[in-house]
Amino acid sequence: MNSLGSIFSFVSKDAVSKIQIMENYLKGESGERYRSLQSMIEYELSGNLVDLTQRSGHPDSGCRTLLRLHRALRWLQLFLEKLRISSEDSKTSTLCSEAYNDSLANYHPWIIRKTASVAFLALPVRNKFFEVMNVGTPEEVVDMLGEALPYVSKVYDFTEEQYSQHNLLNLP
Ligand SMILES: CCCCCCCC/C=C\CCCCCCCC(=O)N[C@@H](COP(=O)(O)O)[C@H](O)/C=C/CCCCCCCCCCCCC
Repeated sequence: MNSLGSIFSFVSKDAVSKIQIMENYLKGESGERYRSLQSMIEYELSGNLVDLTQRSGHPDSGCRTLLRLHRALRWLQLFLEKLRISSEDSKTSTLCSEAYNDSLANYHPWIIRKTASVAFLALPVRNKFFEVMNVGTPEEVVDMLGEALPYVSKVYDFTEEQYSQHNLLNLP
């Protein structure tokens, strides 16, 4: 993300800070409880460590923080699939924007959506973008995406199911 230019730093900063929150839980005294999604959910719910209706006592619970990353993973899944099936003259900015509008945008306020839509315009064209990914030729990138996406889907679907079962998909 950082190699795409400073305009994307507002995105990477948020993602990094959320990953940091999760890493701190893992390194903390209850770290064992954060080793799996199921044990984290069980631990936080049974200990009343999750703000369920509004952010108050536990504004950065693991459940809430991971939910934001889970929603971002849906964007990534849609975007990478669009890239995988795109043609050489496809516009990366359009693919990214469509993926965003079908996922994360539903959870973001107007000002973030606007900023994101401007940032997308700065994305390089498809083959330049593939170069930034540093995987190899465009054909090799497409092959890699084909291999990676089933794993992304597996993680996304599993998390979605766990959150849905515990009614956690709308944490504030
Ligand atoms: C394989 C190569 C392809 C490149 C992929 C790069 C991998 C990047 C992975 C993830 C990046 C997206 C992470 C975005 C996290 C957003 C989490 C979120 O929704 N945060 C908002 C809510 O948080 P709270 O306030 O409730 O704590 C936060 O308000 C938003 C912050 C700003 C980010 C919003 C823009 C999101 C646009 C996502 C598209 C990124 C475009 C990158 C282009 C490659």
